[in-house]
Amino acid sequence: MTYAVKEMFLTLQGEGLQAGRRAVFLRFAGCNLWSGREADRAGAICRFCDTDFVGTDGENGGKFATPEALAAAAGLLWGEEPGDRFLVVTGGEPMLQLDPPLVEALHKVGFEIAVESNGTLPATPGIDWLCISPKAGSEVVQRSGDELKLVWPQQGIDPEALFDWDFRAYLVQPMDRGSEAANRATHEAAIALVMSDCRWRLSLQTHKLLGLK
Ligand SMILES: C[S@@+](CC[C@H](N)C(=O)[O-])C[C@H]1O[C@@H](n2cnc3c(N)ncnc32)[C@H](O)[C@@H]1O
Ligand SMILES: Nc1nc2[nH]cc(C(=O)O)c2c(=O)[nH]1
Ligand code: SF4
Ligand SMILES: [Mg+2]
Repeated sequence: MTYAVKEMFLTLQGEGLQAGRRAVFLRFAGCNLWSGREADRAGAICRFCDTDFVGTDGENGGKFATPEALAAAAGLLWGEEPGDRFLVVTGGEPMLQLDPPLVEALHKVGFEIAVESNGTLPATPGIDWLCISPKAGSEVVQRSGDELKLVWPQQGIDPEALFDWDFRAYLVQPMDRGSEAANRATHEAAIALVMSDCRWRLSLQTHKLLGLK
């Protein structure tokens, strides 16, 4: 299989329980819940996406013909730092492309593999840290994992019902609406959810606060 990669870069994991860790990000091109074109956003299933995942033209992006070639490129980005290698696979929707041979190749070059997925496709076996972020109007088939990350508020999702699923941690992340004024309301909504039910904990997009990618 040829892998279509939008971009790859070294940064800190900004979100969720792994926030703050040095991480290589592998962002795959393409998503099954939005074309990525602004003209299609209003009619998409997922309408609040903060990410450009169209094409392969980003930093260190491109088409990779083999899992080994992609894993080697990710390994080069980690560099010589001697600690445990940590990779976040995202997109777009990574489960459209992350297949068992790529999981194997990434493990072979020493990466612990974290994945950010919308849960509409079953997770590939072998992932070390699975984050599922459900989207209203989609069918989530992957109902277990390490963390569930609810972007909030989202009409059409009942937060209480998500506790029927099997996650080790439940995080609520304020929806970024693109301006400080609009984000005040989403911050308040997320805080209100945590204060009303202590099974939730707050996830902030710390990379945005720090001006990181
Ligand atoms: C760009 S998505 C890619 C991975 C996958 N398609 C998904 O949706 O989980 C990465 C993470 O960013 C979250 N996200 C996307 N747009 C957001 C926004 N406007 N505000 C807060 N989080 C957002 C997603 O819910 C997901 O947890
Ligand atoms: N620094 C940083 N942390 C992240 N955590 C999840 C992200 C994503 O887009 O999936 C993301 C991202 O885009 N940048
Ligand atoms: S599912 Fe993820 S990548 Fe796809 S449009 Fe929504 S937030 Fe963006
Ligand atoms: Mg992001």
